Amino acid sequence: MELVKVGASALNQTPLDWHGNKANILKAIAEAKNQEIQVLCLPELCITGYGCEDAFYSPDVFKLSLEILEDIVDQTSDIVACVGLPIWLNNKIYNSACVIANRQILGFVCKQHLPNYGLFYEDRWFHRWKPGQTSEISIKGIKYPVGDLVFNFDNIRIGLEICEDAWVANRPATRHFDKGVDIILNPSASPFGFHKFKIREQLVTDASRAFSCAYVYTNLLGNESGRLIFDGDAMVCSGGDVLASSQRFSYADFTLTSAIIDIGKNKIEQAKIKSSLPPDLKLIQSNFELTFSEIPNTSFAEMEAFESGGSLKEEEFSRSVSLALFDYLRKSRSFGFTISLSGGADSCACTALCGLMVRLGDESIGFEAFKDKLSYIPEVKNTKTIEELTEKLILTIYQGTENSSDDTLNSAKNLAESIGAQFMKININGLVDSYSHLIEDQIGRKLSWATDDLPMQNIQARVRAPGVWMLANLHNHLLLATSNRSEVAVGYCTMDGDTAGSISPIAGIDKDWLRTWLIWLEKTGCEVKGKHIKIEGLKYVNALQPTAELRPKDNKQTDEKDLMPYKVLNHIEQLAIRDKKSPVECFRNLEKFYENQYSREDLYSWTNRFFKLWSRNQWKRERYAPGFHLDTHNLDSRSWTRFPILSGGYVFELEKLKEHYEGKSGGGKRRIGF
Ligand SMILES: Nc1ncnc2c1ncn2[C@@H]1O[C@H](COP(=O)(O)OP(=O)(O)OC[C@H]2O[C@@H]([n+]3cccc(C(=O)O)c3)[C@H](O)[C@@H]2O)[C@@H](O)[C@H]1O
Ligand SMILES: Nc1ncnc2c1ncn2[C@@H]1O[C@H](COP(=O)(O)OP(=O)(O)OP(=O)(O)O)[C@@H](O)[C@H]1O
Ligand SMILES: NC(=O)CC[C@H](N)C(=O)O
Repeated sequence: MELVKVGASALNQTPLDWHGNKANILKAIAEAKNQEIQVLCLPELCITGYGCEDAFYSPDVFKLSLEILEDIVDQTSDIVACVGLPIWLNNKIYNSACVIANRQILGFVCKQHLPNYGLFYEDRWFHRWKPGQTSEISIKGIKYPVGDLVFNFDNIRIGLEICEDAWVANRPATRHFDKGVDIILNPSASPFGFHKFKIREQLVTDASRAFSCAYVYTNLLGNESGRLIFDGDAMVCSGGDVLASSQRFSYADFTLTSAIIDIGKNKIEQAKIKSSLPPDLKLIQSNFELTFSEIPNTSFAEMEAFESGGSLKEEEFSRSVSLALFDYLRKSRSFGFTISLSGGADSCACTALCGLMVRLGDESIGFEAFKDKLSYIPEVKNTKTIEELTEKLILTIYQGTENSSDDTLNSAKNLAESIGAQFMKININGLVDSYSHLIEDQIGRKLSWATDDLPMQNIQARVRAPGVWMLANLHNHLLLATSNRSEVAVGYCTMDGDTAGSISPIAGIDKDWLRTWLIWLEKTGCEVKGKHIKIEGLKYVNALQPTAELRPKDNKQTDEKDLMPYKVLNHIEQLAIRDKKSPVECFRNLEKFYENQYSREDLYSWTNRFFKLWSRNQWKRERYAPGFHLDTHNLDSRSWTRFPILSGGYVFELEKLKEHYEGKSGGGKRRIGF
């Protein structure tokens, strides 16, 4: 039996953090050797980091990568390791993975399929390697093979697919199969998206079954460069079975997942499937002998409890965003988070996510290790309980006006207390009045709600910004902006007011779902080791109706009255932005979907409103603080949905919608169609 122990290590890397990235790689290799792993797969571009952006063009980045590689090679005695880094060849840059065996570089495999959709821009920096081609790269006078390579270790063959390579129809694995490859390594940088781990598992198990091989897949871990979150998904599959899979969303620097694979068994399966060996079977030979294990693998991977407990999206949201916040905090060397806490759903959600960060971090790596990672923050070291630590890290402030209610104050205070965050309370009426009087003096008249509705709303939102920024500055905190995705879509926010902040943790999640999540977090909570982490202080916000509380109380302002029902808003956003439907197509779809629920008139006016607000507010989307990518489509203007800042504003399209609407409501035939 040819039993080989293989491993996949997920690493929490940071672009251009040479010391940190090298340290994590070396820790993973040392632990793999400690566990007698023979072949170790490390993530895509893990030496530089995946998100280096245009720094990939810097020749120095290439030089430093090779320096780090040299140090890594030194530490690979008795192991095969695959390490991702960019390489320059003939003034072209390739996204590559270096295969090292027992302190010898065997070659550099280059990525063949570059993702350039959604949030990916790899075509901007890298060249695609042509299937079947090989070349040479000279490093310090020594030539190494580079390109589409397969490595041979005494008749055990190892091939690679680099992330996207595995997601396309014409994947390298089909050619690896023809070359009798036994182990495919996949170094990935696959950003988190809700439920995406299931797709990855399918890709990997399918490949291991179809190509009768072992497949070792690994991903990055944590918030690498600001917007993208990596869940640390790593797995070992063989012959269609998942033998081992990682714990996702770990707060550790690295995780290591391993299993013993039966190469002999897979070879027999390969022999049963007829395929032709390519005539030019060039393999990169290594004289390193893999050590075989004695004991075969007997167990299979199971889903983690939080994955199978029936609340997958809620769990993934809680874990991904709280880990992203933690990494953002420590990687930006900030001392904590400040939140302007209104007691409404958005700011309560942001506060709750910070609270979860401490609790989930403690569960993941333990209280002392969690504090250790924040040891640069004064006073953190001396904290003894989760509550004491939370108090140091999270500062909230309620900033009431005459339009604020006791309900929201009560909600804010109770939530802060329930997680142990610091709570402050000020009244900003005086500030609003001062500004209003100064401007009234200049314009020579009184401001009134009848004539000056928007300016009077916005000044309240704006005067909240300087104070909360001041607190953030005083404490070296990050200020959280609380806008949610539904507001982002229609610009329902005051620029330089409630948009103030340095990260927008919930900008990727819609308001409707956010409210169900808040109820879930109050009543059910995250599953960890058989218990649930709930935040019961959310019960007050869960009893409230979302409102901006900017107009006088007797106006009974609600977001949905100002805009439209959040469910409908999300629906239109999906149709218009994700699916690129015209206003008429959107309206027709809504008519069918909400036939017995909303009037045609309402649906018409909401469709109109959405398109007008969407196009008018692109500039706002360009100015939001960075948010996290949570699903497979997103409104982020920089890394995802591009839209012109100045545009025709859908005037022509909305005229056609009007004709369509009027034609139908008049009982006549539909005049316009697409
Ligand atoms: N294409 C463009 N490029 C650059 N700037 C552009 C622009 N078009 C307009 N502008 C500028 O935008 C300004 C208007 O934007 P802005 O001042 O932000 O205000 P605006 O979008 O007019 O109003 C804010 C809206 O957000 C709502 N709100 C505010 C605060 C909190 C909440 C809540 O949910 O709690 C809701 C509020 O009820 C109101 O409907 C204009 O004065 C103009 O200068
Ligand atoms: N009274 C307040 N005290 C402190 N911050 C406030 C207050 N009112 C508004 N804000 C800030 O402005 C943001 C925008 O208000 P918005 O109403 O959109 O959010 P919310 O109040 O958190 O949630 P909801 O819309 O569900 O009521 C808040 O999230 C908060 O950061
Ligand atoms: N880095 C990559 O090639 C990632 C692309 C891949 N489709 C993913 O999302 O996982």
